Parts: sequence; C-alpha cells; structure tokens
Amino acid sequence: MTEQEKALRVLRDKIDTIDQEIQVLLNKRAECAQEVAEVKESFEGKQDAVFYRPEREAQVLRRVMERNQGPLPAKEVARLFREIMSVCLALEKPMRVAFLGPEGTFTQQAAFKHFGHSAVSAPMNVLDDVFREVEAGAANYGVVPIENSTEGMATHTLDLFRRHNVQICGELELRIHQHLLVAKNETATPITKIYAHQESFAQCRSWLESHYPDAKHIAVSSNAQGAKRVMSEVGAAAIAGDMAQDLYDLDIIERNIEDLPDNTTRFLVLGKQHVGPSGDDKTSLLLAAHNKPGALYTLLEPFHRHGISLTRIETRPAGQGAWSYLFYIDFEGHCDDDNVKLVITELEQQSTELKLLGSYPKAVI
Ligand SMILES: O=C(O)C(=O)C[C@]1(C(=O)O)C=C[C@@H](O)C=C1
Repeated sequence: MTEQEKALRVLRDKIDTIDQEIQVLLNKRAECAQEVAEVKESFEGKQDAVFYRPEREAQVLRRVMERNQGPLPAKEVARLFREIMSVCLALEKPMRVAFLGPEGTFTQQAAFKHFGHSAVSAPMNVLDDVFREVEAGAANYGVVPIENSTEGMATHTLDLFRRHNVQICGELELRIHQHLLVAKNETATPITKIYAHQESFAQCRSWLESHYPDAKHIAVSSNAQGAKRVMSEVGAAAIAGDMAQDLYDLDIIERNIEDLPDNTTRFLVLGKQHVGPSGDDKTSLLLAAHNKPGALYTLLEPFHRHGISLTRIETRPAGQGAWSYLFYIDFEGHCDDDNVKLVITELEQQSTELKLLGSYPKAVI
C-alpha cells in the first residue's frame, strides 16, 4: 500500500464511522417525529391532526443556519436539514402538494425546495385548480407564483385569493434560470417558433430580440408544457428551466437567457391552517376601500401609527364598477401580535372588505 493509499484508508475509515453515527442519529430523529405524530393525533384527533408545522420548520432551519460553523455553507446545511424534515414529515404523513403542471415547472421546483423531495407533488392543469384542490382538501398544500423580480406581480394569482378560501402558510424565493431548449439532436435545425409561458417571454425579451428576432412566439400555459411539446417538434424551441430540460430530455441551445442576472420568483404556499408565530413573520391582507378621497391614506395610516413595516402593496380592480379598487398588503409581523391585532381591528372599521390571507414565516432558504 502506498503512503497515499494509507492516508486515504485512515480518512475513509473515519468517514465510515461518522456516517454510521449520522445514520443512527437520523433514525433516532425519525422516531421522535413518529412520536410527535402520535401526540398530535391523540390531542387533535386522527382526522384533524396538523402534521406540517411551517413555524417550527422555519425555526429549525434558522437555528441550523445561525449555529453553522462551516466548512459547509449555512445554506447548504439548511438544505440538508430541509430534506431531513421532509422525510420525517412523510413518516408522520405524506403531504400532497398541488402545483401548476405538467411536471417540470418552476413551481414544482419551488414546491420541492419548500417541502423537500419526500412531498408528493400533484400537477394541476390551471392555477385555479391549485387553489381549488387546497380549498377542497384534496391536496394538503399548494404552491403558486406571486411575483417576479423582472416582471412584477402575478396578478392572476392575486385575483384568485379573493375567490377562494385558503390561507397563506409560507413563502419562498427561487432563482429562475431560463434556457432555450430543443428536441434531442436538433441543435443544428433553424428555429422558426418558440414556446414559453407569457411571463418567460417577458423575462427574456431582449435576448430573444437580439438572437431570434424572426421566430414566432407561441404562449403556452406553462414552460413545462412548451418543453413537452418540443420533444417531438422539429424547428421549434422552448424556454424552460433545468427540471424541464432533464425531464423531457431536451438539448440546450443556450443557458441562462433571462435578461436580468438576478431574475427571482417569489412563491406562496397555500393551505387551510392558522400558522403560529415563528418569531420572524409576515402577514398578508386583502382590503377594499370606500371610493372617496384619502381612502388609501386611511388604510395605510394605522400601520405607520402602530410601527408596522409594509413590505408590499398592490392595487387591483375590485370588479364592481369602474374605478373601485382592492389592495393587497404584505407587512412584517404576525396576526397574533398585539399591534397587528389593533391594526386589523381599525382596518375592519375603515374598509368595505377585509380578508386576512394569513400570517406565515419569512422565507428562510
Ligand atoms: O415538530 C413537529 O411538529 C414535527 O412534526 C417534527 C418536524 C421535524 O421533522 O422537525 C416535522 C414536520 C413538521 O412540519 C415540523 C417539524
């Protein structure tokens, strides 16, 4: 045995021992999670027990990141713990998570980022079905896009919050890399048409104008849908991400064609439960104002007075005659906080409609 082989043997023996210890500890943790499930069932009832606890998961992940000393980066260790909690939760009860399909969309990627890979992902044909599945209890949770750093709000998603009774249970951000994809072995064929979701065309507008100014743009319901179509089409390309490229076995013409280098989408997690405070939370509200001068000021002033920071405000037509509006407001804090309770009570008097969409932990990873 050479000196190098000897040194490697010693280190690999060490790794084997550590792996064994990790494995024992992982199973000990899983046993604890199983006991947690029994406690929940005995106190809340077998049917009503709430297994997924976003506030607890956020606290676990934040603590993992805070105490991390390296050499592994804190985000990577948190990602590993994300998967550990995912398998532990699946032992308690596998979670069915609805998303806009088919398989391979950025939303599916977001669902796995948030719930880990032990979640069962359920593709839906349209966004409305994601809300409906959750509302009907057919899916435990749903994941929907809400805003993109290049293109702004997903207004269709906002409008669906008014129509459905669901709660926001969480949020997450996903860095979006768009690729131009073609069918296997078709990289040399000239491209005459490009499939993509409207939003993706917008995120890649300048790149497409400069590289494919004459190609026809065909809008599809999701990028994965476009990727699926080009599998069997010659002269056609799709704009989609890594997951769709891998799943539909497409060749990449060009990677990362998004115009802005930090193109990121924020997603919301839909559920039916009240999420307890995690210590660093956001709350979302939908408000309708009286159609009179100063109405918006009246709605926003209580936030200032009670020292609450707004993180987003979005206006949408109320759909009840011209020029009446709904406001979607995100702010820091939890609806169980005293100052938030006071603001909500005041707003109930000032507004014509108030819907508390949910309080949830701020995105951790
Ligand atoms: O603490 C709980 O309530 C658990 O069920 C355990 C656990 C975990 O693995 O740490 C698993 C799932 C929940 O979403 C939160 C945490």
